[in-house]
Amino acid sequence: MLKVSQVTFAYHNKNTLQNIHFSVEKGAHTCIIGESGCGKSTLLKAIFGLLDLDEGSIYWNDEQVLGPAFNLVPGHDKMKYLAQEDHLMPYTSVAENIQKHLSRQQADFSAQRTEELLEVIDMLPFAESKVKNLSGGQKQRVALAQVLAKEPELLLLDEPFNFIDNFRKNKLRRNLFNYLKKQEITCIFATHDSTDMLGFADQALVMKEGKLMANDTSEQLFNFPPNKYVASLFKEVNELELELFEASAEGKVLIYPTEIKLSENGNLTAKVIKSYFNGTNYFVEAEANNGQKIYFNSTEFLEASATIQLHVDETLLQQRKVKD
Ligand SMILES: Nc1ncnc2c1ncn2[C@@H]1O[C@H](COP(=O)(O)OP(=O)(O)OP(=O)(O)O)[C@@H](O)[C@H]1O
Repeated sequence: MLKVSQVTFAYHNKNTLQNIHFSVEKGAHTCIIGESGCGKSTLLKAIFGLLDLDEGSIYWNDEQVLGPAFNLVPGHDKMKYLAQEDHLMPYTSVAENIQKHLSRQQADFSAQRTEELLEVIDMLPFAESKVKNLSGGQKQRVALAQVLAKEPELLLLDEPFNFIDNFRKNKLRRNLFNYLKKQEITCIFATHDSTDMLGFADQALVMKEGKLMANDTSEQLFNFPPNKYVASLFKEVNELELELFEASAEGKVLIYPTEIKLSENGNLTAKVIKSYFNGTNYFVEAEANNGQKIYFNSTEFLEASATIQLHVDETLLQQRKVKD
Protein backbone atom coordinates (compact mmCIF):
# COMPACT_ATOMS: atom_id res chain seq x y z
CA MET A 1 0.00 0.00 0.00
CA LEU A 2 1.17 3.53 -0.79
CA LYS A 3 0.54 6.20 1.86
CA VAL A 4 1.10 9.83 0.96
CA SER A 5 0.61 12.00 4.05
CA GLN A 6 0.38 15.81 4.09
CA VAL A 7 3.07 16.22 1.42
CA THR A 8 4.22 19.75 0.68
CA PHE A 9 6.97 20.66 -1.79
CA ALA A 10 8.18 23.89 -3.40
CA TYR A 11 10.54 24.49 -6.32
CA HIS A 12 12.53 27.61 -5.33
CA ASN A 13 9.83 28.88 -2.95
CA LYS A 14 7.07 28.24 -5.50
CA ASN A 15 4.55 25.97 -3.80
CA THR A 16 4.02 23.06 -6.18
CA LEU A 17 2.49 20.40 -3.93
CA GLN A 18 0.37 21.56 -1.02
CA ASN A 19 -0.70 19.26 1.74
CA ILE A 20 -1.32 16.23 -0.52
CA HIS A 21 -2.88 13.31 1.31
CA PHE A 22 -4.11 9.99 -0.12
CA SER A 23 -3.43 6.26 -0.18
CA VAL A 24 -3.44 3.60 -2.92
CA GLU A 25 -4.23 -0.08 -2.27
CA LYS A 26 -1.97 -2.82 -3.63
CA GLY A 27 -2.89 -3.72 -7.20
CA ALA A 28 -5.09 -0.63 -7.70
CA HIS A 29 -4.77 1.66 -10.70
CA THR A 30 -4.91 5.34 -9.85
CA CYS A 31 -4.82 8.25 -12.25
CA ILE A 32 -3.70 11.78 -11.49
CA ILE A 33 -5.55 14.21 -13.69
CA GLY A 34 -5.64 17.99 -13.94
CA GLU A 35 -4.70 20.95 -16.11
CA SER A 36 -1.15 21.48 -17.36
CA GLY A 37 1.19 22.70 -14.61
CA CYS A 38 -1.04 21.58 -11.70
CA GLY A 39 1.73 19.35 -10.28
CA LYS A 40 1.05 15.84 -11.66
CA SER A 41 4.67 15.12 -12.69
CA THR A 42 5.99 16.64 -9.48
CA LEU A 43 3.77 14.32 -7.43
CA LEU A 44 5.00 11.26 -9.37
CA LYS A 45 8.61 12.35 -8.82
CA ALA A 46 7.96 12.79 -5.11
CA ILE A 47 6.45 9.29 -4.85
CA PHE A 48 9.48 7.79 -6.64
CA GLY A 49 11.87 9.55 -4.26
CA LEU A 50 13.36 12.11 -6.64
CA LEU A 51 12.51 15.11 -4.43
CA ASP A 52 13.26 16.13 -0.87
CA LEU A 53 9.90 17.00 0.64
CA ASP A 54 9.42 20.20 2.66
CA GLU A 55 6.76 18.53 4.79
CA GLY A 56 4.93 15.23 5.04
CA SER A 57 5.91 11.65 4.32
CA ILE A 58 5.51 8.91 1.73
CA TYR A 59 5.49 5.20 2.60
CA TRP A 60 5.52 2.22 0.25
CA ASN A 61 4.31 -0.59 2.55
CA ASP A 62 6.40 -0.16 5.72
CA GLU A 63 9.30 1.57 4.04
CA GLN A 64 9.58 5.36 3.95
CA VAL A 65 10.44 6.83 0.54
CA LEU A 66 13.34 9.24 1.03
CA GLY A 67 14.62 11.90 -1.37
CA PRO A 68 18.07 12.45 -2.90
CA ALA A 69 19.44 14.01 0.31
CA PHE A 70 19.21 10.53 1.87
CA ASN A 71 19.94 8.30 -1.13
CA LEU A 72 23.04 8.07 -3.30
CA VAL A 73 20.93 6.64 -6.13
CA PRO A 74 17.59 8.44 -6.08
CA GLY A 75 14.49 6.39 -6.83
CA HIS A 76 12.86 3.57 -4.90
CA ASP A 77 14.03 0.08 -5.93
CA LYS A 78 10.55 -1.53 -5.77
CA MET A 79 9.18 1.13 -8.13
CA LYS A 80 9.65 2.04 -11.77
CA TYR A 81 9.08 5.53 -13.08
CA LEU A 82 8.50 6.33 -16.73
CA ALA A 83 9.05 10.04 -17.30
CA GLN A 84 7.68 11.96 -20.30
CA GLU A 85 11.07 11.81 -22.04
CA ASP A 86 12.44 8.36 -22.84
CA HIS A 87 15.96 6.98 -22.41
CA LEU A 88 16.13 4.39 -25.17
CA MET A 89 19.29 3.19 -26.96
CA PRO A 90 18.73 4.45 -30.53
CA TYR A 91 21.20 2.20 -32.36
CA THR A 92 20.04 -1.13 -30.92
CA SER A 93 16.93 -3.13 -31.66
CA VAL A 94 13.60 -2.93 -29.89
CA ALA A 95 14.10 -6.45 -28.44
CA GLU A 96 17.57 -5.58 -27.09
CA ASN A 97 16.25 -2.40 -25.51
CA ILE A 98 13.75 -4.52 -23.58
CA GLN A 99 16.13 -7.39 -22.75
CA LYS A 100 18.60 -4.99 -21.20
CA HIS A 101 16.02 -4.23 -18.50
CA LEU A 102 15.06 -7.79 -17.59
CA SER A 103 16.19 -8.91 -14.16
CA ARG A 104 18.95 -11.54 -13.74
CA GLN A 105 16.41 -14.14 -12.62
CA GLN A 106 14.66 -13.73 -15.95
CA ALA A 107 17.81 -14.26 -18.07
CA ASP A 108 17.03 -17.95 -18.72
CA PHE A 109 13.72 -17.22 -20.33
CA SER A 110 14.65 -13.81 -21.68
CA ALA A 111 13.37 -14.47 -25.23
CA GLN A 112 9.97 -15.60 -23.94
CA ARG A 113 9.66 -12.62 -21.57
CA THR A 114 10.66 -10.18 -24.31
CA GLU A 115 8.03 -11.65 -26.60
CA GLU A 116 5.39 -11.36 -23.88
CA LEU A 117 6.24 -7.67 -23.38
CA LEU A 118 6.32 -7.02 -27.14
CA GLU A 119 2.81 -8.43 -27.26
CA VAL A 120 1.62 -6.12 -24.47
CA ILE A 121 2.86 -3.08 -26.42
CA ASP A 122 1.62 -4.59 -29.72
CA MET A 123 5.06 -4.40 -31.36
CA LEU A 124 6.02 -8.03 -32.11
CA PRO A 125 6.75 -7.26 -35.79
CA PHE A 126 9.23 -4.55 -34.74
CA ALA A 127 11.39 -6.75 -32.49
CA GLU A 128 14.45 -6.41 -34.72
CA SER A 129 13.92 -2.78 -35.80
CA LYS A 130 16.43 -0.20 -34.65
CA VAL A 131 14.89 2.25 -32.17
CA LYS A 132 16.17 5.27 -34.14
CA ASN A 133 13.85 4.28 -37.02
CA LEU A 134 10.70 4.26 -34.88
CA SER A 135 8.02 6.96 -34.60
CA GLY A 136 7.52 8.96 -31.38
CA GLY A 137 4.54 6.81 -30.39
CA GLN A 138 6.41 3.55 -31.07
CA LYS A 139 9.35 4.74 -28.94
CA GLN A 140 6.93 5.53 -26.16
CA ARG A 141 5.62 1.95 -26.32
CA VAL A 142 9.15 0.50 -26.13
CA ALA A 143 9.88 2.71 -23.10
CA LEU A 144 6.73 1.28 -21.52
CA ALA A 145 7.93 -2.30 -22.11
CA GLN A 146 11.26 -1.40 -20.47
CA VAL A 147 9.64 -0.32 -17.22
CA LEU A 148 7.47 -3.46 -17.22
CA ALA A 149 10.51 -5.69 -17.77
CA LYS A 150 11.71 -5.55 -14.17
CA GLU A 151 8.25 -6.31 -12.72
CA PRO A 152 8.05 -3.37 -10.32
CA GLU A 153 5.66 -3.47 -7.36
CA LEU A 154 4.60 0.09 -8.09
CA LEU A 155 4.64 1.54 -11.59
CA LEU A 156 4.59 5.34 -12.05
CA LEU A 157 3.74 6.54 -15.56
CA ASP A 158 3.80 10.15 -16.69
CA GLU A 159 1.43 10.71 -19.64
CA PRO A 160 2.20 7.23 -21.05
CA PHE A 161 -0.04 7.55 -24.11
CA ASN A 162 0.47 11.15 -25.21
CA PHE A 163 2.33 10.35 -28.45
CA ILE A 164 0.16 7.39 -29.35
CA ASP A 165 -2.62 7.81 -31.90
CA ASN A 166 -6.21 7.08 -30.89
CA PHE A 167 -6.41 3.99 -33.06
CA ARG A 168 -3.53 2.26 -31.19
CA LYS A 169 -4.20 3.87 -27.83
CA ASN A 170 -7.34 1.87 -27.06
CA LYS A 171 -5.71 -1.51 -27.69
CA LEU A 172 -2.52 -0.52 -25.85
CA ARG A 173 -4.46 0.70 -22.81
CA ARG A 174 -6.47 -2.52 -22.65
CA ASN A 175 -3.33 -4.69 -23.03
CA LEU A 176 -1.34 -2.71 -20.49
CA PHE A 177 -3.93 -2.44 -17.74
CA ASN A 178 -5.02 -6.08 -18.13
CA TYR A 179 -1.37 -7.14 -17.87
CA LEU A 180 -0.85 -5.00 -14.75
CA LYS A 181 -3.96 -6.47 -13.09
CA LYS A 182 -2.81 -9.99 -13.92
CA GLN A 183 0.63 -9.32 -12.40
CA GLU A 184 -0.94 -7.40 -9.46
CA ILE A 185 1.23 -4.37 -10.18
CA THR A 186 0.02 -1.17 -8.54
CA CYS A 187 0.02 1.69 -11.04
CA ILE A 188 -0.24 5.46 -10.72
CA PHE A 189 -0.39 7.39 -13.97
CA ALA A 190 -0.65 11.05 -14.86
CA THR A 191 -2.91 11.97 -17.74
CA HIS A 192 -4.82 14.80 -19.44
CA ASP A 193 -7.22 12.40 -21.09
CA SER A 194 -10.46 11.55 -19.31
CA THR A 195 -10.85 8.32 -21.31
CA ASP A 196 -7.74 6.99 -19.52
CA MET A 197 -9.44 7.79 -16.26
CA LEU A 198 -12.96 6.55 -17.08
CA GLY A 199 -12.08 3.15 -18.44
CA PHE A 200 -8.90 2.19 -16.65
CA ALA A 201 -8.50 3.84 -13.25
CA ASP A 202 -9.97 2.39 -10.06
CA GLN A 203 -9.33 5.71 -8.35
CA ALA A 204 -8.92 9.24 -9.69
CA LEU A 205 -6.99 12.05 -8.04
CA VAL A 206 -7.90 15.48 -9.40
CA MET A 207 -5.26 18.18 -8.94
CA LYS A 208 -5.45 21.93 -9.33
CA GLU A 209 -2.67 24.42 -8.57
CA GLY A 210 -0.73 21.93 -6.46
CA LYS A 211 -3.73 20.87 -4.37
CA LEU A 212 -5.70 17.64 -4.37
CA MET A 213 -9.22 18.70 -5.31
CA ALA A 214 -10.95 15.33 -5.41
CA ASN A 215 -10.18 11.68 -4.70
CA ASP A 216 -12.88 9.29 -5.82
CA THR A 217 -13.85 6.73 -8.44
CA SER A 218 -14.07 8.18 -11.93
CA GLU A 219 -17.78 7.17 -12.19
CA GLN A 220 -18.58 9.14 -9.05
CA LEU A 221 -16.64 12.17 -10.30
CA PHE A 222 -18.38 11.99 -13.69
CA ASN A 223 -21.89 11.55 -12.30
CA PHE A 224 -21.56 13.92 -9.35
CA PRO A 225 -18.75 16.39 -10.13
CA PRO A 226 -18.12 18.63 -7.11
CA ASN A 227 -17.42 21.63 -9.34
CA LYS A 228 -17.01 22.80 -12.94
CA TYR A 229 -13.24 22.13 -12.99
CA VAL A 230 -13.80 18.42 -12.30
CA ALA A 231 -16.72 18.11 -14.77
CA SER A 232 -14.69 19.89 -17.49
CA LEU A 233 -12.03 17.18 -17.31
CA PHE A 234 -14.56 14.80 -18.86
CA LYS A 235 -16.15 17.03 -21.47
CA GLU A 236 -17.64 20.45 -22.12
CA VAL A 237 -20.15 21.23 -19.39
CA ASN A 238 -22.89 23.83 -18.80
CA GLU A 239 -22.90 25.65 -15.48
CA LEU A 240 -26.47 26.94 -15.51
CA GLU A 241 -28.18 29.36 -13.13
CA LEU A 242 -31.00 27.51 -11.32
CA GLU A 243 -33.22 30.59 -11.75
CA LEU A 244 -33.54 29.58 -15.42
CA PHE A 245 -35.69 26.64 -14.25
CA GLU A 246 -37.43 28.23 -11.28
CA ALA A 247 -37.54 32.01 -10.76
CA SER A 248 -36.92 31.89 -6.99
CA ALA A 249 -34.14 29.25 -7.06
CA GLU A 250 -30.57 30.26 -6.25
CA GLY A 251 -27.23 28.70 -7.16
CA LYS A 252 -25.89 26.85 -10.16
CA VAL A 253 -26.11 23.37 -11.60
CA LEU A 254 -23.69 21.37 -13.81
CA ILE A 255 -25.27 19.73 -16.86
CA TYR A 256 -23.43 17.97 -19.70
CA PRO A 257 -24.60 18.88 -23.25
CA THR A 258 -25.84 15.31 -23.84
CA GLU A 259 -28.23 15.69 -20.87
CA ILE A 260 -30.18 18.58 -22.41
CA LYS A 261 -32.96 17.41 -24.72
CA LEU A 262 -35.09 19.23 -27.24
CA SER A 263 -38.70 18.95 -26.04
CA GLU A 264 -42.00 20.68 -26.69
CA ASN A 265 -42.75 20.62 -22.96
CA GLY A 266 -39.28 21.62 -21.82
CA ASN A 267 -38.39 23.47 -18.62
CA LEU A 268 -35.99 25.88 -20.34
CA THR A 269 -36.53 28.35 -23.20
CA ALA A 270 -33.62 29.35 -25.43
CA LYS A 271 -32.73 30.88 -28.79
CA VAL A 272 -30.45 29.01 -31.22
CA ILE A 273 -27.19 30.74 -32.10
CA LYS A 274 -25.41 28.12 -34.20
CA SER A 275 -25.44 24.36 -34.94
CA TYR A 276 -22.10 22.58 -35.53
CA PHE A 277 -22.12 19.18 -37.28
CA ASN A 278 -19.89 16.73 -35.36
CA GLY A 279 -20.25 13.51 -37.35
CA THR A 280 -23.03 11.81 -35.40
CA ASN A 281 -25.22 14.81 -34.54
CA TYR A 282 -25.17 18.57 -34.07
CA PHE A 283 -23.54 20.44 -31.21
CA VAL A 284 -25.78 23.45 -30.70
CA GLU A 285 -24.93 26.77 -29.10
CA ALA A 286 -27.99 28.58 -27.78
CA GLU A 287 -28.80 31.45 -25.44
CA ALA A 288 -31.20 31.44 -22.50
CA ASN A 289 -33.42 34.45 -21.81
CA ASN A 290 -30.99 35.75 -19.16
CA GLY A 291 -28.23 35.81 -21.82
CA GLN A 292 -26.46 32.68 -20.53
CA LYS A 293 -24.98 30.35 -23.19
CA ILE A 294 -26.31 26.77 -23.31
CA TYR A 295 -24.60 23.95 -25.20
CA PHE A 296 -26.41 20.74 -26.09
CA ASN A 297 -26.55 17.93 -28.66
CA SER A 298 -29.34 17.64 -31.20
CA THR A 299 -30.05 14.98 -33.83
CA GLU A 300 -31.46 17.67 -36.13
CA PHE A 301 -29.97 20.87 -37.52
CA LEU A 302 -31.52 23.89 -35.82
CA GLU A 303 -31.81 27.21 -37.63
CA ALA A 304 -30.14 30.23 -36.04
CA SER A 305 -32.59 32.53 -34.18
CA ALA A 306 -35.21 29.76 -33.73
CA THR A 307 -36.85 29.77 -30.29
CA ILE A 308 -36.71 26.30 -28.74
CA GLN A 309 -37.81 24.43 -25.62
CA LEU A 310 -35.20 22.31 -23.86
CA HIS A 311 -35.58 19.84 -21.05
CA VAL A 312 -33.28 18.91 -18.18
CA ASP A 313 -34.27 16.07 -15.88
CA GLU A 314 -35.54 17.30 -12.47
CA THR A 315 -33.42 14.75 -10.57
CA LEU A 316 -30.27 16.04 -12.25
CA LEU A 317 -31.19 19.59 -11.24
CA GLN A 318 -31.23 18.39 -7.63
CA GLN A 319 -28.14 16.18 -7.80
CA ARG A 320 -25.82 18.46 -9.74
CA LYS A 321 -26.03 21.63 -7.70
CA VAL A 322 -22.57 23.19 -7.50
CA LYS A 323 -21.03 22.97 -4.06
CA ASP A 324 -18.57 25.65 -2.99
N1 LIG B 1 12.50 21.56 -12.11
C1 LIG B 1 11.63 22.55 -11.90
N2 LIG B 1 12.05 23.75 -11.40
C2 LIG B 1 11.16 24.75 -11.16
N3 LIG B 1 9.84 24.67 -11.38
C3 LIG B 1 9.37 23.51 -11.90
C4 LIG B 1 10.23 22.39 -12.18
N4 LIG B 1 9.48 21.37 -12.67
C5 LIG B 1 8.21 21.84 -12.70
N5 LIG B 1 8.13 23.11 -12.24
C6 LIG B 1 6.90 23.92 -12.09
O1 LIG B 1 6.05 23.26 -11.18
C7 LIG B 1 4.69 23.33 -11.60
C8 LIG B 1 4.12 21.94 -11.74
O2 LIG B 1 4.79 21.26 -12.79
P1 LIG B 1 4.47 19.76 -13.20
O3 LIG B 1 5.41 19.38 -14.29
O4 LIG B 1 4.44 18.93 -11.97
O5 LIG B 1 2.97 19.90 -13.77
P2 LIG B 1 2.09 18.87 -14.61
O6 LIG B 1 0.72 18.89 -14.02
O7 LIG B 1 2.78 17.55 -14.69
O8 LIG B 1 2.09 19.57 -16.04
P3 LIG B 1 1.95 18.92 -17.51
O9 LIG B 1 0.60 18.30 -17.57
O10 LIG B 1 2.08 20.11 -18.41
O11 LIG B 1 3.08 17.93 -17.67
C9 LIG B 1 4.69 24.12 -12.91
O12 LIG B 1 4.37 25.46 -12.60
C10 LIG B 1 6.12 23.99 -13.39
O13 LIG B 1 6.49 25.12 -14.14
